[in-house]
Amino acid sequence: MGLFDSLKRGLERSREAINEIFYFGGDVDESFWEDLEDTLVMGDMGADIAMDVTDDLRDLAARKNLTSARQLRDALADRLEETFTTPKVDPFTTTPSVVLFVGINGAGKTTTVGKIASAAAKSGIKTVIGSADTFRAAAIEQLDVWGQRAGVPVVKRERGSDPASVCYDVLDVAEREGSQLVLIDTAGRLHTSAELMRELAKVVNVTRKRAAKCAGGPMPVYVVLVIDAATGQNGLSQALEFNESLGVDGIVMTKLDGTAKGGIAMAVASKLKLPILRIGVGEQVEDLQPFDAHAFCRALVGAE
Ligand SMILES: Nc1nc2c(ncn2[C@@H]2O[C@H](COP(=O)(O)OP(=O)(O)OP(=O)(O)O)[C@@H](O)[C@H]2O)c(=O)[nH]1
Repeated sequence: MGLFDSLKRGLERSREAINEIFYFGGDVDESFWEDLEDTLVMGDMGADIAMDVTDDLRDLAARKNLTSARQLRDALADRLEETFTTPKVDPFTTTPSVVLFVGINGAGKTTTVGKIASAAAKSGIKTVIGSADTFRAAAIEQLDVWGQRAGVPVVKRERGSDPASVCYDVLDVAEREGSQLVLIDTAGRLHTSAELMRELAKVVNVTRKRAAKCAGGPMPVYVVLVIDAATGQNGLSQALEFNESLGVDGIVMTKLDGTAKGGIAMAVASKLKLPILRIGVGEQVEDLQPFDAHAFCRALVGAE
């Protein structure tokens, strides 16, 4: 299955409601525009973005006399595409690079680290994983499995250790082995817990200080927030809090396959002006895709 087909399959649930208005909505009249706005809100795009998008599309339809479902779908996809920010760098392929994965519990951080390590190793980037989730024993085991599968070393310490010390260790290994990509998994935490966010800020600071002193030259450090799309509008609160505490560089949006709330990607990208770097549309390695705003919006609204 091609990338676009698996993206379309992954966004099936988010697309269902949009399909309904285009297929069963009949004429493009006042109720069509109301249904469109409601559907966008229900898809967790956020009321203000849904309203802006609907108003812009309504103007465009009037100006250009767009009346067919096909024309309107294409125009909707184009308008949605405008909400996304293009990343300045892709920290997973532009090396050297140190990436810290942060997010709430169960967002998909460990799985994402594993999938990115596999892809990097496959494309010949010398990679090392740091397991700084010293809180959840299963996370260390999970990373070990991913590391073995990908042939990527995993640096870890026993459960309960200081996560910042793992970041130090993994950068020591990267320096010694000449690794170009360092992927660090951190423990899940609630964005509403000030204490846990402070602890994470310390981990990020320690990593930045150590990475600046790498013998082969400073390694840039990126903070990537992993958000489970199914959390809907709560994903926006997560992004705001993590960004305020740590300064987030980019987003990985997981589990888009299991939800009708695909619109959250737009809410986060547009409110925080943060780029989406990868999206998860399933549990397999190949289901973590590079984010392509054009393809995403077309798949989301069912345009060709
Ligand atoms: N369907 C689907 N499942 C996913 C995706 N990404 C991750 N998962 C699943 O989500 C579950 C949780 O993922 P983890 O990677 O363990 O989450 P985590 O953020 O590391 O969890 P904590 O360490 O507890 O914070 C696992 O069962 C993954 O297989 C995705 O894109 N689609």
